[in-house]
Amino acid sequence: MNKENLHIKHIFYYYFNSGIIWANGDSWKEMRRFALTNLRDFGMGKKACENKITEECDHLTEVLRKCKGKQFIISQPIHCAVSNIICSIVYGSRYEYNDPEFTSLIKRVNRHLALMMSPSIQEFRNLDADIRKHNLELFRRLEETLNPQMCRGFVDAFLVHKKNLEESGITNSHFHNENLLRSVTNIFSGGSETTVTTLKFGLLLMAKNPKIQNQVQEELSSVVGSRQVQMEDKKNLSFTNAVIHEIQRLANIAPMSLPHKTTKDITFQGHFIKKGTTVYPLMVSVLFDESEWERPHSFYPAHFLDKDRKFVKRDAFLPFSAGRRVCPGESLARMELFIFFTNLLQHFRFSPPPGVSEDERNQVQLHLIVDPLPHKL
Ligand code: HEM
Repeated sequence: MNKENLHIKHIFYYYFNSGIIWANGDSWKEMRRFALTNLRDFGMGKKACENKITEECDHLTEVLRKCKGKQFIISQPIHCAVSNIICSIVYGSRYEYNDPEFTSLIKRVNRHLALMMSPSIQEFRNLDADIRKHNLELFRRLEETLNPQMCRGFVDAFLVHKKNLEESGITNSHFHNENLLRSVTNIFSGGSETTVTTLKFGLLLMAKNPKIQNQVQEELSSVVGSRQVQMEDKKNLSFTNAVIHEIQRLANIAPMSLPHKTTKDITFQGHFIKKGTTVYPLMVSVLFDESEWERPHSFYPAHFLDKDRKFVKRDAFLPFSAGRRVCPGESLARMELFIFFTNLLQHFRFSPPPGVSEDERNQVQLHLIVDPLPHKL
């Protein structure tokens, strides 16, 4: 191993073994179970959540309308819209897009994720401390007005559960402030940047493929007309649904998923892997598999259409991973992608600004996820 590889190995070791990012074992199991149940209770994947997303779409289209067709960087308003969905579910309320508390929260979460896997460990630690301080302040405010009969969001539900356990004399449970902090941070970073990045890729792909953009807009106009798109419409929007799936496939935003660790010695496809080895699943092995996809490296929505142009599910479509650690936010992410994407395409046409070369538009940065570099549309 050369010096540079050794350095990278130390960085990986720091982020994934310091406990800063993901938990494992019993603590992880209990936190994941609690998060899944409660995120569902706060509307994840349900009609109540759809209404929140639709409401957020109105705010987002309002901001874009104010640009009056001039070129601009779309990431900031998309970040606000998507982060507000997470804020509603986690803290129980949304923010105005120009609220300084909200804009600095978004900035910190972005930077936190961008620094993951980078050598700037000190900056990452400082940022982690800032996020912790801000969240503790938010938890304090929520605790002051806590009503166990009416939980506003995930944090309330956690605090009530913790209180109930303490009152019944259980003091050594996994429901402590540190796990609340980690759960909230993970839901935030897992649930905002991923969806934002997929939407950014989606609009970029629409700008680069105007014919496909036309087809989406024609389908939306003939099936839905000018009323607001709803999840119910999805089954009648085969082409649009195929386009959204193809955006996710090609964007491959989490190319190394998340690291896992083997819990016992195992032989996989003839390779011996020792217990305790960190394993990174490479998503290209399914999302770009040449034996599964007709044109793995192209934007080709027909991958998800049958001969009658009806939407078809594909087994190799696994952007949310699979198995026991599958992304717990999958249903929320699918809903957000569908509602935000269709609403934006219903109201606006996206095109690259004049003079921007294909190469400039194709540039991406890689940290834990692959993100297009800031670009104007
Ligand atoms: C397009 C959007 C999204 C994509 C592509 C995505 C993808 C993934 C992937 C590949 C993993 C790793 C799974 C594994 O370890 O095998 C993951 C984990 C995770 N995701 Fe998502 N995700 C998305 C949206 C969301 C949303 C909206 C939330 C929040 C509700 C979320 C929360 C999480 C959390 C907390 C984990 C860690 C789970 C654990 O370790 O048990 N994700 N996601």
